Amino acid sequence: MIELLDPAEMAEADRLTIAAGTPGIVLMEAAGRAVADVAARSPLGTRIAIACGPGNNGGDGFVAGRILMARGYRLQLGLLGSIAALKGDAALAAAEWRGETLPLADLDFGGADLIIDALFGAGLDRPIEGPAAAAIAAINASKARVVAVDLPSGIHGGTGQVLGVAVRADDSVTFFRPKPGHVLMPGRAHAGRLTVADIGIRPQVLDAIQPRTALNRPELWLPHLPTPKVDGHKYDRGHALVVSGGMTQTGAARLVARAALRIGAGLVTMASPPDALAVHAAHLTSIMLKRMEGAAGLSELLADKRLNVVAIGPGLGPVDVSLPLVEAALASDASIVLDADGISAFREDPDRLFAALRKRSAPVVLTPHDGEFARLFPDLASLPGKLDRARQAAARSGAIVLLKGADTTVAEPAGRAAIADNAPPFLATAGSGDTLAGMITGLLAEGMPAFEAAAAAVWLHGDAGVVLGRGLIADDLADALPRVFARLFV
Ligand SMILES: NC(=O)C1=CN([C@@H]2O[C@H](COP(=O)(O)OP(=O)(O)OC[C@H]3O[C@@H](n4cnc5c(N)ncnc54)[C@H](OP(=O)(O)O)[C@@H]3O)[C@@H](O)[C@H]2O)[C@@H](O)CC1
Ligand SMILES: Nc1ncnc2c1ncn2[C@@H]1O[C@H](COP(=O)(O)OP(=O)(O)O)[C@@H](O)[C@H]1O
Ligand SMILES: [K+]
Repeated sequence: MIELLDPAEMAEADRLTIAAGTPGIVLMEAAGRAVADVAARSPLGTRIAIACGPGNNGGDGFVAGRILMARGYRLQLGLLGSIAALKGDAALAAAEWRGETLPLADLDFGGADLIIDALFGAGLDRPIEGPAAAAIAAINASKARVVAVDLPSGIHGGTGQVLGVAVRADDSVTFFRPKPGHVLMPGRAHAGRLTVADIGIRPQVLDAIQPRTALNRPELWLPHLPTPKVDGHKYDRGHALVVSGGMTQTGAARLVARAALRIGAGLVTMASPPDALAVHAAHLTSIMLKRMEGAAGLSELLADKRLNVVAIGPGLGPVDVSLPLVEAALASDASIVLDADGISAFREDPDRLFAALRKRSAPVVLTPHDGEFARLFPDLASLPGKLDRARQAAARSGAIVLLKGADTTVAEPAGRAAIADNAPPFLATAGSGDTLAGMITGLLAEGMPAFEAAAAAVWLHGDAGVVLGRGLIADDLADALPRVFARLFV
């Protein structure tokens, strides 16, 4: 598992390591050397400019400068503030620097081939202004390759937000573990290629820190991915019910159903309003079709306890149609994936949804995009950072909250969260979210725990996007799953 450490957690990793006997300057030496190694992928003769800030991020810059100078690079180093004002390890690192220290404003960014951005890292706590902002504008205007130390300066390590202005790096070299700010947008776009360097912090410090955020990678959920038993029966793999909207909007529900079946549900049944039965009958093959007369009809279907998960929301229709249907689903014992119109149905009264959620024991996965999220959690929508938004929404609602986008984040009420970085932008296409809802549904049907099911579906959906690449449409995504699984299990 790849844990993501926010600035407070990283500071604790640092503190525990120092307390266990490794001096801070030893960590800083290792950090600066790792930065120098990445910079030194550019050949000798490269003109390097190093911008150092007033804290330990700047200290790493001094170390990298010393090492690169010893390797024969031509370089200039500029400092924000004075050497005399440096403290602790940064002061020690600066004392070992034998070159000239220019005022930051005197650095010739335009004449550099490579810039090392050591202005601010984990200690950034307010918007950047004044000379540092001017330096960042000059870095971004230059044609040089930019290597950021820890984080691109201006990116908040915990949220990925830009505080004022931020460096656009080609490479970022971070230490011990990646930070949420490297994965969450826009931080990910600013960070470029990420190198995670071992600087001598022992993984055992994580036992004390207990990080709750991870990169969404298969190792997070693969141990929970259901595998059909040799002597298994289709009913062992669960039976999902997908609730369809009316005659003119049936496609979304079919995307959900197909994805649920492809990912592994043993059986999938489409619950269709009477007017849409003929449309579905003309399209469906391996998916079963049942007539559903309004909310009462849905409750009748759900009296069959073998239906262990309901997907409801995609193409469901306006609130007068959708709200009673969702309430009927919520009153059942089945697990629920609530998406799209099913979420928007509660825009006038989100507490009504939360009250219903509190009464349930089977899990609910909410899968909003930003717009739907703001309808349910208007006050949380403006929080900086998708991680906090998803986590607080999960805590409030008691549901697994999956907040979509390029950095889809899944959070559970108890606080665990996973951030994905594998989804290509080709996934931003009509119906793609419906397919994702179906993938979660299928994994829940198979009995996968809800947080892991949501995280797995996000990754598999993203990988289906990678497999298909440019030209993908949502109709293809479910059918790419066999190839996705083949890659996963090579
Ligand atoms: N943790 C570890 O294991 C290791 C960490 N290491 C390195 O340490 C880095 C963290 O160092 P850090 O804590 O000193 O913070 P850093 O990012 O240098 O910034 C703080 C300085 O910036 C200032 N400042 C802040 N915001 C500002 C603004 N908007 N505009 C202007 N000024 C602003 C702030 O000033 P003040 O708030 O005091 O006015 C303070 O002087 C980390 O990213 C990594 O590179 C490695 O050496 C190895 C091991
Ligand atoms: N820029 C992007 N990069 C990667 N994935 C994206 C991007 N934008 C959207 N997505 C993904 O595409 C899907 C879109 O879902 P949604 O907004 O519900 O669309 P729809 O309702 O058309 O299905 C989500 O899984 C989302 O995470
Ligand atoms: K930096």
